[in-house]
Amino acid sequence: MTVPQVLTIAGSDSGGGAGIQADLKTFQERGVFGLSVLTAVTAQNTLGVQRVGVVEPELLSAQLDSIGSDFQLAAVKTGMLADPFTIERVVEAVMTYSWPNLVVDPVMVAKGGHSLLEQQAIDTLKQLLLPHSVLVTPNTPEMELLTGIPITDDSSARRAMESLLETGVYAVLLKGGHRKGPTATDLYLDQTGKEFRLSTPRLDTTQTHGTGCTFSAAIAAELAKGNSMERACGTAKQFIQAALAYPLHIGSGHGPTHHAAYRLFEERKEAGVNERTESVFHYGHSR
Ligand SMILES: Nc1ncnc2c1ncn2[C@@H]1O[C@H](COP(=O)(O)OP(=O)(O)O)[C@@H](O)[C@H]1O
Ligand SMILES: Cc1ncc(COP(=O)(O)OP(=O)(O)O)c(N)n1
Repeated sequence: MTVPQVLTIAGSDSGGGAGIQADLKTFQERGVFGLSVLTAVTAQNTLGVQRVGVVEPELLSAQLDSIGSDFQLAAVKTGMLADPFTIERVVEAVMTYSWPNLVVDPVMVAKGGHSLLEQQAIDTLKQLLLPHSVLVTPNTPEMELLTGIPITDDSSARRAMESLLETGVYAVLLKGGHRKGPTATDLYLDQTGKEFRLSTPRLDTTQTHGTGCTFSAAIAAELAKGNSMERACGTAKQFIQAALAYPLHIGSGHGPTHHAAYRLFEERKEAGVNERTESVFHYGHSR
């Protein structure tokens, strides 16, 4: 039996809800074999980030080369990349090993406000890494930093997406978690002019730690299995909705999402329990 091998290049979250830990849990849930390259170690919990240590350059390079010299990757996702050197080394590895299906989650700031990417690394990310990606998945503040365009409504969101594509990015999925309104709507646009929107009811929850990591990891896993971009994003949207709708209430702050929730739903559905009629699952997908 062969299983798609998927690499996450990201930081460790000791709290287990974001970063490498969220990615590997998501990969396991979506039936792909997860590999990891650590860029940084964070001392972090549901209350915030207490400390960050970046992995030294030689050790970062050694991890990338260990993966590149042995595994046949079907997809790669990046999360916390910390600084310009880390980004440069990741780009070298992507080119040396011709890694396919690169999904870039341009992680910049944790929800509690702690910086996870040096300010001067934003240009390096744009110029060197994004052109190699099949998809970049910014949240609203990240999109504003990448483009300099304030996002206040759908038309400014559209302008920002077009502006990012003009820099050579192939496709962007602008996440709607930070916007207001009754739905959490994510907008997709690519160089071919293809566009779609993914929409679910906005859940009133504080248990949102690691949503972006989990979502982009699910997209990478679905691409690795050979699904189209549209289908991969659609499945990932339903995966994160389930993970948000049935939280575990771990820790005393912004708790992690529930990575097993989508699978547990599918299993209960197969057993004849039809909970997906619940309003939290009114998933909308339009073009
Ligand atoms: N309260 C919410 N209810 C439903 N979906 C949400 C909610 N918050 C975020 N999402 C969804 O989770 C995914 C991650 O988005 P977001 O939270 O914006 O990313 P990040 O963690 O990078 O800030 C997106 O699909 C977004 O629409
Ligand atoms: C190690 C690490 N990587 C990434 C993040 C940010 O994750 P995200 O999914 O954006 O979730 P929040 O931090 O916004 O809850 C992180 N916190 N730690």
